[in-house]
Amino acid sequence: MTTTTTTTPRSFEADVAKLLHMMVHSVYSDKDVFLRELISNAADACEKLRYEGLSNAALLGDDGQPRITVTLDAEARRLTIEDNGIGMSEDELGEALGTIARSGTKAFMDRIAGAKDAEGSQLIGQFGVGFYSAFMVADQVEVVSRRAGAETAALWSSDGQGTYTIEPVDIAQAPARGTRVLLQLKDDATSYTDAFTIERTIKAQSGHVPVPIFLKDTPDAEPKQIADGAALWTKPKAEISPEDYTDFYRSVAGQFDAPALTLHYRAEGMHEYTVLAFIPETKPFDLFDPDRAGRMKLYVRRVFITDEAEILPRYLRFVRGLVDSSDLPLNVSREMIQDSPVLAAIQKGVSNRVLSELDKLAANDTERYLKLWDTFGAVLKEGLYEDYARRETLLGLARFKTTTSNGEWRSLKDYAAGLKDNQTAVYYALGPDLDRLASSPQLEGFRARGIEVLLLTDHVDSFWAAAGMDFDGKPFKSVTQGLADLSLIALPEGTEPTPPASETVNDFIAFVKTTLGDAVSDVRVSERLTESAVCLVAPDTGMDRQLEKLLAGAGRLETAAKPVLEINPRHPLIEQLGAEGADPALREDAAHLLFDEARIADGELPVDPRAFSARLTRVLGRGLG
Ligand SMILES: Nc1ncnc2c1ncn2[C@@H]1O[C@H](COP(=O)(O)OP(=O)(O)OP(=O)(O)O)[C@@H](O)[C@H]1O
Repeated sequence: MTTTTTTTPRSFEADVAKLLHMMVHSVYSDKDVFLRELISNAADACEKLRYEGLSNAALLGDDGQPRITVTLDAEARRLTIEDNGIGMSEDELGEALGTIARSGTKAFMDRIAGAKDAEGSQLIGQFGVGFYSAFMVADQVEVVSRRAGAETAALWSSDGQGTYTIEPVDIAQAPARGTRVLLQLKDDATSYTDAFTIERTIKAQSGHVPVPIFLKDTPDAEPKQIADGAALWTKPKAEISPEDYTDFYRSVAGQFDAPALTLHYRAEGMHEYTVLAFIPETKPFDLFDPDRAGRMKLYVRRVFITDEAEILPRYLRFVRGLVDSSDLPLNVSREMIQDSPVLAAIQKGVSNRVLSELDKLAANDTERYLKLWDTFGAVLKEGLYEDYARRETLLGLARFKTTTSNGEWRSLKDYAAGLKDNQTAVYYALGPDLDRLASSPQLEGFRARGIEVLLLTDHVDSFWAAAGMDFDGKPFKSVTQGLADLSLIALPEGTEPTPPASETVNDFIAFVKTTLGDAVSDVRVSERLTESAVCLVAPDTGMDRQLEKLLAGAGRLETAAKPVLEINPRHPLIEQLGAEGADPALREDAAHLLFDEARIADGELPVDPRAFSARLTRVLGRGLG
């Protein structure tokens, strides 16, 4: 160990300091994961070298065999993980270990800061804690690295308390190439110098990384190979156990759950490639991060090329795994790859296969499929407006809660089977949550006729539902948009049809329209209300009100369309207000109050809160007096 202390300490970036604090003080019990993280970094470094070595064989020198060596020193309470991968220069050390480059990390940290203890440790578990997890078990960490081809080496050192140092070291003290991470273990982490524990942990967590792993019981012991580095995806399926898949999934996805769906196949024909892909059981922490791209890795004949090839469309970004192509040239550059027709064929093939596997699961194991839909449905639905060509397939995969489903999921095929005579549209209601939606007045007329309405509560629903698509020739139509067209659909047998509005009520409606003036685009008799007195809907040509609110909230809409106020002419309150001799002053207050009531039912504020409370006070006063 080197012990120069003259170098000026540098401070960690604020977020690293926060992450470290969290790591050190976390109640996170599964500390073993640090080993997986460090081995995964070592394997990545070996894969990067393998790739750079393709165009610059000199980097490999006379040591072409990638390898990770874990050395135990119980006496000194030290654990060392060394690789002969790409290594880091002094500058790279500073950039990599002192900052956080990973996208979404900041959002993750905010979430974790607001989470309760138990929930927090679960989040850390999902996050994949990276290099800094070393500080869960070590009170001093040193990283000595020598970049492939370089004649210099550097040492990074920190106690994880807020600062670190970086200094040059004599190359004799560094690995000939690659990185050595040395952990001075904490008092309560000495079990990590126990050969049995380490071997078992590595086999369980990292047994399938594509680089062989060796273990040295003591610094002077002979290295013993404990993992062969054979790429799991190249083995025949019959030789792979579910545990092997789970272990591999965890190392490739950086998640701690189990895969909900595993896809392992070899495509043959025009293009040959192997796919090993997983759909996780739980949501990755950054699923909705706008920067989050897919993380499928691309290999060419077992050489890792890139994880930025965007093999799957964005709406399948939760799928983790890899594709290993036999056709792409090994010397293909990362920049060129995006334009390759072979990659285009792979993208198409793998995307179609993922969707067809989902379809199969939906048909054969509904329970598992619905769980998966519950977790990732909101992301899959992005495909409805992003991937026109696969829209039909995606509509087939989509599941919905509806007004008649009692909390169960329904497919559009189920919906179509329950269409009423003369029903010309697939009706939906958009809103922030199921409870609010289920009680919205706009649904009353649909309910009275037993017409099923899809209840859409995901952010993405506002966009695809308004994209003008149809299912089985029936357009999607919002229940808050335009006329409800309900009169052609029969009421259930035994229900008396409601008589048309009386003349006096029609007069009152005309009065409300004059009173409200420009605040609304129309006031009219409602077909959709059966219980409530009033509701607001969008004009016939207008945008759904929820979508409009969303866009206006995001500053993407200059002026919102004026709503239409619909009035239930059969409601006793309306009948009384319409009756001959009703107090004109009361009618005027009522016109405004009814409009405000409809706004409130939609989750909005009254037009003018002060005027609203003055009117309410007046009306209540009249009631008492
Ligand atoms: N053994 C190593 N050899 C070379 N570079 C390394 C090594 N270990 C870490 N690094 C560098 O440090 C960076 C930070 O590592 P860290 O584990 O914190 O995050 P990551 O590996 O980028 O992300 P993730 O944990 O999601 O894989 C890596 O991206 C890499 O550039």
